[in-house]
Amino acid sequence: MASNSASQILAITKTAPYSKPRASRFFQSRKPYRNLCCLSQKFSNDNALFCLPNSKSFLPAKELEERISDNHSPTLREICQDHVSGNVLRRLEEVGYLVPTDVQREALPVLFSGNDCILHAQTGSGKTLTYLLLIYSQINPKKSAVQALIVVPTRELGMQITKVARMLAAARHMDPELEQKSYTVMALLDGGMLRRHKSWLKAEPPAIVVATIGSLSQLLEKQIFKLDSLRVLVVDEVDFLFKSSKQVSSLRKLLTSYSSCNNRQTVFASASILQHRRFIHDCIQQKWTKGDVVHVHVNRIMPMPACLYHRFVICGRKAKHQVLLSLLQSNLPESGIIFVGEQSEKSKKSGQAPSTTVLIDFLRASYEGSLDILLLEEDMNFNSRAASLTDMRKGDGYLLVSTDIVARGIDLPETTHIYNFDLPKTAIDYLHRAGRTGRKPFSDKKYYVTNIILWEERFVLQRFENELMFHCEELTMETQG
Ligand SMILES: Nc1ncnc2c1ncn2[C@@H]1O[C@H](COP(=O)(O)OP(=O)(O)OP(=O)(O)O)[C@@H](O)[C@H]1O
Repeated sequence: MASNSASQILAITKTAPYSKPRASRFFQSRKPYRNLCCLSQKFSNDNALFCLPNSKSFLPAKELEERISDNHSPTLREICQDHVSGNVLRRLEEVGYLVPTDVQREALPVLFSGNDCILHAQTGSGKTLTYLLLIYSQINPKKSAVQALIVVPTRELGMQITKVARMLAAARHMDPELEQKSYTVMALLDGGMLRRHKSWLKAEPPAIVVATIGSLSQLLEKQIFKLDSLRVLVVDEVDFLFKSSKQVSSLRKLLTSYSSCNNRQTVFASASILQHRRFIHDCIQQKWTKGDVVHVHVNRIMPMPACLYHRFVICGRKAKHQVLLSLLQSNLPESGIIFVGEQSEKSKKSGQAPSTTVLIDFLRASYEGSLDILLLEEDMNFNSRAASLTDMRKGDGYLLVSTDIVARGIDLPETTHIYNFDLPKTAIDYLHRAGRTGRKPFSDKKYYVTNIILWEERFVLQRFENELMFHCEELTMETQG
């Protein structure tokens, strides 16, 4: 069996079948099945049941073995072929998307059957492609109207999603009639030129719009942008947008006043949906989605990717810069992101330099490695922010110093190391920062998240470990590696 399909096999034991040694032999002998996992530690009684993904039936181990050897995990083409045009499928394959990730395999059939959906899966698991494939299954390139809208929290994430959507839209058509009419994708993002967007929307509305809520609301209020033909509405990083006091009221209006859940398919995506039962209840009650919305929750027992290794170093406040430098020298990241806390209002008022600036100056003076040192933070203008991201995507290797502005959704697959120079405020923020690495779905590589903490912050990190169910190993300066 191909290793790709093997890696997606999941086994769940409710209670275990064998004696403990026999059970561990069973798992060990199936090392190639990387995701074969056991949810029970009680290997002493005789009731083990296993199941394969997308299967509701639990099987005894022996039968599972037979099914494993017969199991053929469908390719992306097989999942999509009755729904997505051949041109888009060819484009998918050209760029190397052949095997579906877990969330794609589980969610696409649900989405193609017309259900509203909450996509709840780990960072880096391929949620973007999942909802884009739904969009490409629904829109008609011959129709001149906005048919799909993707709402995002930041300009940077919007630019990234626009690029992936355009990459799929660049499919060469076999049908000469359609060759003339390609899918058009508009980025309607904060900091963009709204006047130009207005003319574009009037002259020839694009099929897909990727928007931040601020810019979108301005055009909706002026009735320049109408959602009469909307078929798919996606809200990415939905928990973040609902939590943002600046954006939540516009989001609610979009979901219920400017369009109705009965006339569109609604998809909410995030790696973190706290109290998801409550959220689903609200979705239905508030009519953000239809009543039969499906919660596709992948890897529910493991909120963060298994390829991430978490570590911490305890040091004094004044030693943090030096500790970071020696970590960089010994870890030799291919590329890394260093997260720094946002500057407080008090520190701004007292005229202190932001921690990001202090750290950048320190690294530029002291770091002797080959990586480019870059900065990305809220206070920079949009052009400089875009330039930093472009520099990172050049592929030369970077050390990015940033605040949480890049913590959500940004996909920089070359990042091998994350450093929390300052701890994030919440476990959810930790999950998203950590998730900026480990973004190659079928890679066997290890990725590292290292926290540089003060002694008194150890209990905060411990709380994150408990909430997110991971283990953080202590590094002493001698054991760094
Ligand atoms: N089927 C696939 N095969 C190979 N690579 C894939 C596949 N699907 C997605 N990817 C790659 O996986 C990476 C992560 O995908 P994506 O950005 O959609 O993650 P995400 O689930 O939205 O993560 P986050 O929650 O952090 O936003 C991207 O680099 C993407 O190109």
